[in-house]
Amino acid sequence: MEMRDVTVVRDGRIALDSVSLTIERGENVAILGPNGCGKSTLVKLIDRELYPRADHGSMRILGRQRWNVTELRKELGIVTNDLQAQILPETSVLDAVVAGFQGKLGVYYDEGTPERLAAAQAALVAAEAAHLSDRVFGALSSGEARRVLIARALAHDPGSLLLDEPTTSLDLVSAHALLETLRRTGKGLVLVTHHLEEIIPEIDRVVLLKAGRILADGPRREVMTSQNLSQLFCTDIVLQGDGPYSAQVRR
Ligand SMILES: Nc1ncnc2c1ncn2[C@@H]1O[C@H](COP(=O)(O)OP(=O)(O)OP(=O)(O)O)[C@@H](O)[C@H]1O
Repeated sequence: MEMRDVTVVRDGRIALDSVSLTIERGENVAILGPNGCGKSTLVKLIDRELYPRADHGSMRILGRQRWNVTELRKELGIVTNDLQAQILPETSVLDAVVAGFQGKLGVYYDEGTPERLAAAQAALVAAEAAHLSDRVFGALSSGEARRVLIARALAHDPGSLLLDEPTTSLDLVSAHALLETLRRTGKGLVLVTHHLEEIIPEIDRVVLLKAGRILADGPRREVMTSQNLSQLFCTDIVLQGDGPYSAQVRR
């Protein structure tokens, strides 16, 4: 993914401001920033729910300026809160995972081939959600639903996973278990988050996003400093750990 000077305007306000960012296939990178800094806007841009301003800058994904979301989803497994909300509650878990092969939500027609059903079952095992395969999606807890979405993202064996705040609404133990699952997938991880504890040691590179602009971009250990985090969150922050991280806010 290559963005050069990309600007996105939402409702008359600049949500991403001349952002230049290149992410290579298979790279493990976290995009970290406070509420409202433009993280979800970036995910929606990649997923073609939003478009950049056409009058300047350029964006290429999979080597192309115009990409097809279905093709993109073959390369990239996407997990977002929006996706979780879009799956119809009465959809069976297995259907929700199989539907991921075509980037569809909940309803599948001829794509439930034996191969795809087997791949969906294997992905449910990898995401530690095999026991949920007979349930309906709307009856799952947040943690269970998140695991099913990870299975959905893994089923078609993409090169990388794009995850928007994957542990949101999960309790401490479920969040930890989910991050362990992600570590084991061996996929490239593009993690978009404001949770420091989601920045696991596998993440090699961190991009700090502040008010729609890139504040810092580089190797995790160089970027994840108390000084940078204090600047990012406009508060005196003492960073602890070496991935995953925690932080103390000094008052
Ligand atoms: N539907 C919308 N219409 C107009 N502006 C929006 C919309 N959604 C977000 N914005 C604005 O775009 C900017 C970036 O928002 P975005 O949702 O990308 O931030 P974020 O970093 O994902 O925040 P959070 O961590 O709170 O999810 C913010 O100024 C926000 O108010």
